[in-house]
Amino acid sequence: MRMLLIHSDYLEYEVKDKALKSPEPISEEQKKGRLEEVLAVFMSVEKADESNPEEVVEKAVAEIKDVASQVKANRIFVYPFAHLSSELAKPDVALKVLQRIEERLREEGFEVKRAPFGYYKAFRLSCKGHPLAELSRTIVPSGEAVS
Ligand SMILES: NCC(=O)N[C@H]1[C@@H](O)[C@H](n2cnc3c(N)ncnc32)O[C@@H]1CO
Repeated sequence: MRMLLIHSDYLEYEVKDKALKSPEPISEEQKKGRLEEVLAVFMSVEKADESNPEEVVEKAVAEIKDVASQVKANRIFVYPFAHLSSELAKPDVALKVLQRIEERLREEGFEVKRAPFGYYKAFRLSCKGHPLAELSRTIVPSGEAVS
């Protein structure tokens, strides 16, 4: 899994079009979303993650918690983003991983939004620009090599 973490004044998105034949079903309300004072986490779930999705979920949650405590963010925006890797996991696996990360972050006490999966979306982001505002992390299940 590849993550790009951006500490932001806000992140807002608007769904534009389907990017998959069967994207995640969403309500009218989910077609737009915005969070202020948020740690935006753009995530590409990778093929290697398919060997142990649960381990990747726990490692991703641990990394996000670590960065959130360093930048003092208690809101997280989980953003599916298929552009951080050339070895993407299948959509059904990727969606389950991202849904589980969302669930686990809520269990850890964060306010969480997740952008819809399988769509082209317009988005606006205001990066805070401090030294820890732009970070990336790579997560692999044990036994897999980082490519
Ligand atoms: N910017 C717009 C976009 O990325 N759209 C992506 C994601 O929402 C989602 N998606 C599909 N596979 C994956 C994956 N392995 N990891 C994350 N998201 C995925 O499906 C869309 C088309 O690839």
